[in-house]
Amino acid sequence: MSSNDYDPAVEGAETDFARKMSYSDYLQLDALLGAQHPISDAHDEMLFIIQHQTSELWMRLAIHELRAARHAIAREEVSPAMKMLARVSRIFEQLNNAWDVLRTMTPSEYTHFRSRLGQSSGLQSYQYRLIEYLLGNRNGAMLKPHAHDPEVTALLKAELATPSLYDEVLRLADRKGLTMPAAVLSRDVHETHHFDESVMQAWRRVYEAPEANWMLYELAEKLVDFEDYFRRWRFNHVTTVERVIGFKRGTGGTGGVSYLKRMLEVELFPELWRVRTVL
Ligand code: HEM
Ligand SMILES: N[C@@H](CC(=O)c1ccccc1NC=O)C(=O)O
Repeated sequence: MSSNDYDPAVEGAETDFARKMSYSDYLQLDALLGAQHPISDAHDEMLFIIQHQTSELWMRLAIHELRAARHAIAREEVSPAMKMLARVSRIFEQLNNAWDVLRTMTPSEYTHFRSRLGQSSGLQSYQYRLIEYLLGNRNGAMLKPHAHDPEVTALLKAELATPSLYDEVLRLADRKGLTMPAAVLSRDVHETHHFDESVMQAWRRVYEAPEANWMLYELAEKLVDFEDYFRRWRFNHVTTVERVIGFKRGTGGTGGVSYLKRMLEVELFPELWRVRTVL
């Protein structure tokens, strides 16, 4: 240390953490930073691992927020729910920007370690599947890759048995006088909800006169805002995949780009998009 170097200890910064909780202790950095183990000697594998691990961390927070938002909506605590949904949109914006880092990996760099990935694939991300299920995109076939893991299977099955975020929004809207169709309110929540004309007509009343129902209008727009970011995530994914592996089959066994393009057609909140056409 040169004599000009400033020492924060002079103004009282603590330096002895032998018996006190430190930054690393609190954040469990030993576990976090001890979890990057490339299985090839390719330079870019570290980028690939960290990109996925950070995505999983952000997904963890998104799940925390989406569950709390759903709970709040069921309890008619709409303002805190909107704050949480706004945060989930920001999380997805963050995930969208992260593709720019991964895109610096060239196809030849990826080929150096792709074969080492075996049949592992994002298709098996249980947190991603949980987010899709929470939002209402409920394909029971996606449980299959988790059959070997009873805990994850139970987690995903429990989610399939719970009304989705959109189900709770429709129930709230009905209680607030929008009159949603009974068949939709009592639907089998294990399935995906598809476009329903009466639901759209109910939303139409809100969208034609937002000032008469700001609360529902703002809540609906928070959902649209979020789905907008989610669509961009799907689009960035498929574009990055095409850029890196072209039209090769995925390690998970799907057609690759063809499968991911199909997923671009998913509509989480169909009536909130279609209502625009009738305004
Ligand atoms: C070079 C980078 C990447 C490539 C080449 C790639 C490729 C693919 C392919 C081909 C699939 C289709 C399933 C299969 O057959 O394997 C897929 C699915 C998936 N990937 Fe990636 N991926 C990349 C990066 C990422 C990243 C950074 C994430 C973030 C967590 C991610 C998450 C997912 C998820 C969640 C799915 C399932 C999507 C769904 O079922 O709708 N991928 N990926
Ligand atoms: N499905 C990718 C492999 C892949 O991307 C991947 C493999 C292991 C862990 C995470 C992955 N990321 C997203 O699918 C491929 O076909 O190259």
